Amino acid sequence: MSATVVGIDSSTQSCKVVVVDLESGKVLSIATAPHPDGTSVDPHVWLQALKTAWREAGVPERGDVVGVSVAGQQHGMVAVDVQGAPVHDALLWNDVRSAPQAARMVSEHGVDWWMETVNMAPVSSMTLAKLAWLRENEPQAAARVHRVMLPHDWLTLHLSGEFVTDRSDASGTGYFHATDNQYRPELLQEYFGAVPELPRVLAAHEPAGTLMPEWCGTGGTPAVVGAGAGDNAAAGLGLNLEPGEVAISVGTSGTVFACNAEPTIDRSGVTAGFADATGQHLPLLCTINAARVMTTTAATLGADLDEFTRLATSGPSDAGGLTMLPYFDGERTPNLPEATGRLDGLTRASFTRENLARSAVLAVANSLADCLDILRDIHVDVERVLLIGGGAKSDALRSVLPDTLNLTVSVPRSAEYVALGAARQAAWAATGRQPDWPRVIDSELAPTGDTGVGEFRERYGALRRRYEKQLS
Ligand SMILES: Nc1ncnc2c1ncn2[C@@H]1O[C@H](COP(=O)(O)OP(=O)(O)O)[C@@H](O)[C@H]1O
Ligand SMILES: O=C(CO)[C@@H](O)[C@H](O)COP(=O)(O)O
Repeated sequence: MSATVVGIDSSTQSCKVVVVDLESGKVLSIATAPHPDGTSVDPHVWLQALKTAWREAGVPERGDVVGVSVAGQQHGMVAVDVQGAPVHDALLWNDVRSAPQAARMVSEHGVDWWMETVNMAPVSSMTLAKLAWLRENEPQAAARVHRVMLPHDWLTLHLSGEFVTDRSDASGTGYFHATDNQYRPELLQEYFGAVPELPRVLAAHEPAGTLMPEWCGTGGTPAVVGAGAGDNAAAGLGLNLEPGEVAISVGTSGTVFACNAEPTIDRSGVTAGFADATGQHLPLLCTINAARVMTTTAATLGADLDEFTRLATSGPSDAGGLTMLPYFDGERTPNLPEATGRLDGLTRASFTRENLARSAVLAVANSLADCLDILRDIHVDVERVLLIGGGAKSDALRSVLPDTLNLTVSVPRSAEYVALGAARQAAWAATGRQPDWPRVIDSELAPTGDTGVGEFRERYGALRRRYEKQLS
């Protein structure tokens, strides 16, 4: 008899549900439901989107689902009262209003102390900074907080009734250390003034419980619900990322990360020492501006994504002297929450649709290349890069990334790797062993020696340094 598992990716822009054949790893159905724009959201909206995608993927009609796991956008602050109702909209990872609180944390204790204590230096994304913001700005709501959890924990709770999390997502809160796998409640006491109830941290393959009746389909035993994971850790699991491999994900965020047995400590505090979804470690750099730099520029040009790609690949390869910094929504790497985008080198000759499109694509590629350089600087082994996420579909990005990184870029078969990682975890939780699903690489893109891309990289670095100096 067939058996299937369900993987869920509740990410910034949408909820994706995939139904996967347990034996072969083949995707049998997939559905997506959108999330609203904005950097704060009522968590019930994620639940509604999950219900829609769950239904559209045909899960309720199946009697063969043995496991379900949820992966979700990291860091989002879901703070609920004793009744389980959110006291405030969840502040998302890309909401920079908590930047002053994060900056204060760093100035009070210093980067070294934070790296020792939680292996990351606070930035506005971290849940701890968001809780500090809530305490200072919405004290009445803060006083009602009974439990704090992350987006994926909120959905796991509604699927299974269990208040649990996993190492990978806990490690992004700013009050958990992925080396001893312990919470640091004293940080909550110091910066939130109280220690709310926190979800129990499960091991990667440990079941949270079983699916509650309202989610079950017709017949069969209720599926096992896995611990879930942060979305980047789930993508690592979905890719079966190995040492020497670095994933670059181009979604709402741009992320650059590796999976290693030993934790990596970046004394500069720029790289976050997250946990992965297998019991190992996930050193990660994250930018706030990735795919949407390209889609926003396309919309400004009145171009659809095909036309945008044509524009970005038909002008001079260095974007004709135009240089863009992509900080449209503030930035996290580099840590410039107040930043805005920059466009430099405008002349009557350079200001063309082609150059504008190309400078946007090159800006995204360069911000990712800067992250990769930081990983290399802290001696993470970078032998191979795997490109994933919605923005990885961009032929324009694919065409400039190898020369920007000066490295061959492997493009895995187009798939929802976060949701697939969740499905892989669900299979692991349900059967006790990781499934043996194949990973298919569709193309290997080698650098071409394009000097224009190299020229843009130099101009980008100079412009970034000037702007960083201006803001400091
Ligand atoms: N061909 C493309 N070129 C550029 N961006 C793209 C392309 N296809 C999809 N995207 C963008 O990718 C993003 C979605 O990627 P995804 O990884 O699902 O994001 P998230 O996980 O943050 O919700 C959207 O902004 C979408 O417009
Ligand atoms: O904050 C981070 C990683 O630290 C982001 O990567 C979020 O986890 C959101 O991811 P996407 O929705 O862009 O995939």
